[in-house]
Amino acid sequence: MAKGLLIVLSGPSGVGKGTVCNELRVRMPELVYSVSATSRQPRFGEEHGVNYFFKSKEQFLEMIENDQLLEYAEYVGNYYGTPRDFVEQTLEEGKDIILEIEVQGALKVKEKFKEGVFVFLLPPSLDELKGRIQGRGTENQATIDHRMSVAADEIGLIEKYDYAVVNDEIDLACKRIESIIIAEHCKVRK
Ligand SMILES: Nc1ncnc2c1ncn2[C@@H]1O[C@H](COP(=O)(O)OP(=O)(O)OP(=O)(O)O)[C@@H](O)[C@H]1O
Ligand SMILES: Nc1nc2c(ncn2[C@@H]2O[C@H](COP(=O)(O)O)[C@@H](O)[C@H]2O)c(=O)[nH]1
Repeated sequence: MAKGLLIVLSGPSGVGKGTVCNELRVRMPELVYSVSATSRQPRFGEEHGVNYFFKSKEQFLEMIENDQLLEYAEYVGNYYGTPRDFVEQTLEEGKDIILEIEVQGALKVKEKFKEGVFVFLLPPSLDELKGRIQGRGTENQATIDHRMSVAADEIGLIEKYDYAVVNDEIDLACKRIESIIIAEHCKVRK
């Protein structure tokens, strides 16, 4: 059986990765979503095992030690990582899986999965990006400033990706990503 596609959706904080993924869940119910582990505190309404596997810093370091993560990164003061077994098992079953992760982690995945599909989600502008993080109302000003301070460097790494999708409008951004996935399935693999 052919393996599934590994799709990595990445981009700066607040660009709309989570929003786009939630919409893709509705449009592409066959697509599997990887749930990450993190050492950050849950936000109001977030559930363990649904949004993230919430871990203490010690538990996270243990996962690294035990080689349970496909990739991990320290981002703005917290650890984030992708549980390895779930991704590998899903691909073996011939199902497509999407990872919603930041840039350092995405580049680590690229080293291991050259055949992966790497999509960078762009904001229409940096002002709009800041407005979106602020509008979400989940971060304090210091964290927003920190996240914005790394955003320009993250965008600077766009050339390492296969596709750039502007999230100007959710419906359009989702259509672009759906089209990429369909096209990747039609690709002649050498
Ligand atoms: N196309 C869009 N137009 C306007 N607002 C948007 C759009 N996409 C997302 N948003 C809004 O921007 C905010 C940030 O979106 P979201 O949480 O999905 O970003 P994210 O990239 O997943 O962020 P993080 O990396 O911090 O988890 C949310 O309030 C969301 O409703
Ligand atoms: N390298 C990884 N980055 C991840 C993972 N899961 C999420 N993320 C990214 O972290 C930032 C911050 O997320 P937030 O939920 O605190 O706003 C964001 O860019 C996520 O996409 C992961 O497993 N590995």
